Amino acid sequence: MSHAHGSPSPVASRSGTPLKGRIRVPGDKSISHRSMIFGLLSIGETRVEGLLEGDDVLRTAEACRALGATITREAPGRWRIVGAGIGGLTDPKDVLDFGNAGTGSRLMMGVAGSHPITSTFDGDASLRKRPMRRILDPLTKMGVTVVSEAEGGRVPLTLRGPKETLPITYETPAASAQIKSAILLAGLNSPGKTTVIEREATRDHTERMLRHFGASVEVVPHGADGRAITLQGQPELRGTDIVVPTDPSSAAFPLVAALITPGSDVVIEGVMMNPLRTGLITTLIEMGASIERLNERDEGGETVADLRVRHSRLTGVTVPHARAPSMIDEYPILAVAASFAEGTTRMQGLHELRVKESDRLAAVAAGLAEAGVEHEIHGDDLLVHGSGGKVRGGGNPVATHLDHRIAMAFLVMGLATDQPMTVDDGAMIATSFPSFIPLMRELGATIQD
Ligand SMILES: O=C(O)C1=C[C@@H](OP(=O)(O)O)[C@@H](O)[C@H](O)C1
Ligand SMILES: C=C(OP(=O)(O)O)C(=O)O
Repeated sequence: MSHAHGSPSPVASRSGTPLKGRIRVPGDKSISHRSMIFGLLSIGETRVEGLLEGDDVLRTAEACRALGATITREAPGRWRIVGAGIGGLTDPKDVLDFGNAGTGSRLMMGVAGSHPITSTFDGDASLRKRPMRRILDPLTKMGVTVVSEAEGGRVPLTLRGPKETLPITYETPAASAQIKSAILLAGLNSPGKTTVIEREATRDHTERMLRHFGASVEVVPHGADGRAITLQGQPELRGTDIVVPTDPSSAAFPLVAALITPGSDVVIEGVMMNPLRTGLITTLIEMGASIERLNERDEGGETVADLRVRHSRLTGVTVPHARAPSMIDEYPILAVAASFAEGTTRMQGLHELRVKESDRLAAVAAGLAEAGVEHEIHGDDLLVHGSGGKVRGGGNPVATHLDHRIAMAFLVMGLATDQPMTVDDGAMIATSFPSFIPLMRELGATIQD
């Protein structure tokens, strides 16, 4: 099992000088995982620039190697993948260990499960708690055999792919890009058309990259907020070049840090502005945040912008459930911003937060309690009663439950609280944002590990 890291490594942050300067956060995690996967499924060479070299993505790279890709790191962020091609995957010799990564494991279940090979998936204590039924159900309909699984449809689990994978039409039971992507990736090795219907549109990186690699994908609106995505199976994907734009979910941390730390003025360069990822920015602007989108341009097929962020007086707002897919990973850091706002921020319909790396609703509430922030959980809603700028902080170390976003969110909080904040373990930050601490220090933050 991965991440059997010996003793936890606590990290602390405290308030100090205003945050100033320009930084660029690493490449997007979703696109980095998919770069490896599409590289594996292509014929020929794929060259990636700006890959996120976080632990989650490196695990996906290892899995792609085990299934037949040749992968080399040529320079920091620059990787070369020679694919095995759709239909060309080989039996992995060992267990595929995805560490902490929901995305890597679930997408690769679609990839490996749709091939006539046997593959075993495992991960760390966090991944072992996360629901995989949502992937196994549609894959079973496509003819995949679940040879074994841990209780409740969890990893470790073993899949055996059919001789011929069946195309299906499937409506996802939750707004989840991981479910959508697993089915579409399985549909690549299936004759005919695979259709995924989602009632609420989720991040569309898989659809965009399918097209970029030469597949034929049709996307039509479905209902008020949804989409139906149809993929023509068994295309020949051709290796190509990818420039990975920077990750808005990582940018969220320095962004909120600048908003809550008095006197701050920061530029975060080249942040991906895909509208299915910018719900946090929409929300913060509604709250009164000073966020300027400068120098908008295209990078790697996505619109990116430099974000100039200044310390702001924030006001509580209601965040509708419909916005959740476009900011699903940003609720922990939004709760931190809301703690410093004037009045109540109500975040509606957060049930999916309960099945992330940790139960993020519970973990956020526990962290807020340590910091002395008034809050309530009503059903699936989180209410944060902001103090209008002053937050006590202190308390016991926040329990991170192997969750990188809980760790980073409460370290950001500590940059503006009266008393320092400590998180019980910073190790998981390396899964998505390995340079978090040095980049925050570059802006002037006091973070001690
Ligand atoms: O497809 C992806 O790359 C992701 C989808 C989201 O998960 P769900 O599909 O479970 O909502 C998100 O939380 C995760 O960080 C990345
Ligand atoms: C939910 C996340 O990732 P994953 O599902 O890939 O573990 C995340 O990065 O916040």
